[in-house]
Amino acid sequence: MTEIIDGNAVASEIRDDLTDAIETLADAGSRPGLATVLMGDDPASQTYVNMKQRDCEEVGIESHHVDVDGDAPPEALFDTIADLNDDPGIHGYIVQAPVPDHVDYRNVIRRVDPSKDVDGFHPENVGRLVAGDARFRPCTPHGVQKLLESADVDTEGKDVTIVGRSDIVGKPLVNLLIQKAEDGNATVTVCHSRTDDLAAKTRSADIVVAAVGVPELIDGSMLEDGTIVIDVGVNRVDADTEKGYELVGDVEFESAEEKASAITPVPGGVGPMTRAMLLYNTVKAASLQEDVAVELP
Ligand SMILES: Nc1nc(=O)c2c([nH]1)NC[C@@H]1CN(c3ccc(C(=O)N[C@@H](CCC(=O)O)C(=O)O)cc3)C=[N+]21
Repeated sequence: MTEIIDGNAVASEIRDDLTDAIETLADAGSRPGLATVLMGDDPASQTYVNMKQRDCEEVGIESHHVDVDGDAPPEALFDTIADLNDDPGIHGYIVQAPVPDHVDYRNVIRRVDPSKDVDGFHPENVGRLVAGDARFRPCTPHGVQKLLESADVDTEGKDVTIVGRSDIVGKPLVNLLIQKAEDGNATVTVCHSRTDDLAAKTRSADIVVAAVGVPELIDGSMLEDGTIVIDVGVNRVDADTEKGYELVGDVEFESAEEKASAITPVPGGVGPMTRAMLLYNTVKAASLQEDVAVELP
């Protein structure tokens, strides 16, 4: 039987555990604060921002949101960032990607105070992660690690094929999985759009992580029996539904499920974990800034 890894359930457990840490902070007189910043009106981003606000309410994190006009000059966003850096009630914040074309996202990330960078995207935090001294693990890769742990998958000595080399998923996940650590010690192959014979790489893997943003790129014919499949893709594709779209992963679920020993669904797999690990980083940021020790899940 193929195990369907329930990201909603694992994320809910993590939120429960975080509630205890948040109580510890409250006893010491502080409440973690998270802000989201959205420049423009990307509809998917608006959905995520709303979900993040609901998550914060559930666990007792104070949530703030700042909208920046999509046509404003980059400086409008930089000013918002400077304000958030200066605000002691904001322990962490994220600038939702993508930003409009006239704004360089790298230039945005560099301005975020690294101690409030709960996405883990600032060059200082990227460097620390690569050096094996992470402050904030990027939320999606950290969520993938927690999902593997929840399914009792030991990564030590395993062959992992990651499909996708993005700065927010593929690259940090390689670095986490190759580390000398209980949730690392894997042998990792990274594939991308120029990879020759992708199917050979996915077939030789014990664990496949699909994070390319191409709907249903990976199908069952590309997998050996018993593979563990983690689908990071959350692609909106046009469909005859109430919303006019449906969410589809980077994996063709039906055919992959026949081969996999365990697989994450979309929705309800990695997505909720990304949000749970954002709360985790926010609690960690508050704990560091307020100098209050907490136990993290
Ligand atoms: N600075 C920044 N940080 C991010 O972490 C970031 C970002 N920008 N830009 C966009 C991507 C994407 N992302 C998702 C988060 C939650 C779900 C999620 O909760 N998905 C639900 C369903 C969502 C729905 O119903 O639309 C699920 O898969 O079950 C998906 C995708 C965070 N991202």
